[in-house]
Amino acid sequence: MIDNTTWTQQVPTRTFIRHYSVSAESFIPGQRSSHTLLTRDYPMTAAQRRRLLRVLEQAFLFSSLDQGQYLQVADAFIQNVIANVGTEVIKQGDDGEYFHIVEKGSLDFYVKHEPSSRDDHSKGKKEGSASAGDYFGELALLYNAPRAATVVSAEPECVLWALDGESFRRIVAESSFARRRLHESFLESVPLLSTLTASQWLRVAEALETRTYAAGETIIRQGDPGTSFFLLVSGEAHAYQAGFPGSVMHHRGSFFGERAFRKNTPRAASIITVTDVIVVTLERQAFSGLLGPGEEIMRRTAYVGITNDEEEPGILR
Ligand SMILES: Nc1ncnc2c1ncn2[C@@H]1O[C@@H]2COP(=O)(O)O[C@H]2[C@H]1O
Repeated sequence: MIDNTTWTQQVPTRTFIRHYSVSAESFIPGQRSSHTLLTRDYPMTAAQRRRLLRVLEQAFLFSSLDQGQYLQVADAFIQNVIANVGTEVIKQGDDGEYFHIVEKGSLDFYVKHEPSSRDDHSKGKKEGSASAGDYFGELALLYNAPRAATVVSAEPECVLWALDGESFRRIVAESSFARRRLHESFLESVPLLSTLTASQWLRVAEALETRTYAAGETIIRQGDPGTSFFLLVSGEAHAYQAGFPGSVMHHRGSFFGERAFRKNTPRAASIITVTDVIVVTLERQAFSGLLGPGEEIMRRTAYVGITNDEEEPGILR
């Protein structure tokens, strides 16, 4: 059965907020903090708590926590059962309120790339899905950006655990481990970097910087000097090259800026955002200092997108 209501329509957010109280203890491993987690003043059965702890222990993001910290983090989560197929748990463009972990069932991600009118209710293109143990909803909370995708239940009786944005930010912002793990999980999905070793992952993840752009902004201008390389985390940007018709679309997981980054030449194309965009960037200095020459790493990769610039002038990726 298709149900077009949203999760927040079904369960008013305010109900949850009223049930939160502030916990007095720091939860960050090995660190005292003046910040505190919001804990739920909300009944959870022993069975629900056991299930949540099992999910948290498997969720890589929280894997540095000890048993006491798991219990504390668990108290901040709310269980949310999505009864029907087709329920919108997150809507693209909305503000971020909760981070979600899936205990059971599956949900699909839809992304609408072109800016649309108010009357356009389509969800866009399906770009992936989440099932037990996966998480979603981290981008808007981490980067204070609008929701980058619409997330819809694909099975009946999906069981989710939701953590309010403030508690999530406290866990992730204060834990370099959690932040690094988030970056790594994104990097693992990028074909360009698929040949890196585990220790190289870690070092790249630590060197990345995040930038956000509004729709219509220029990320790279053709002819400018450039020392940074970009990986697109969410949104869409188009590449244009003077003298060549058309444009090439960049979306989540694609990269650009590698030519000037590799060859120390001016930027060969302009990259302009179509929607709000989040990118992570790596500076040439950091990349070669970490991994040896960046050029070698990029050439070593059998990624189809790597073109030889000398052989194919004017080819945009
Ligand atoms: N292709 C995608 N682009 C953007 N977000 C995605 C994509 N696939 C999955 N997601 C997830 O969908 C979530 C929607 O809310 P957020 O933007 O907070 O965080 C997003 C990611 O966790």
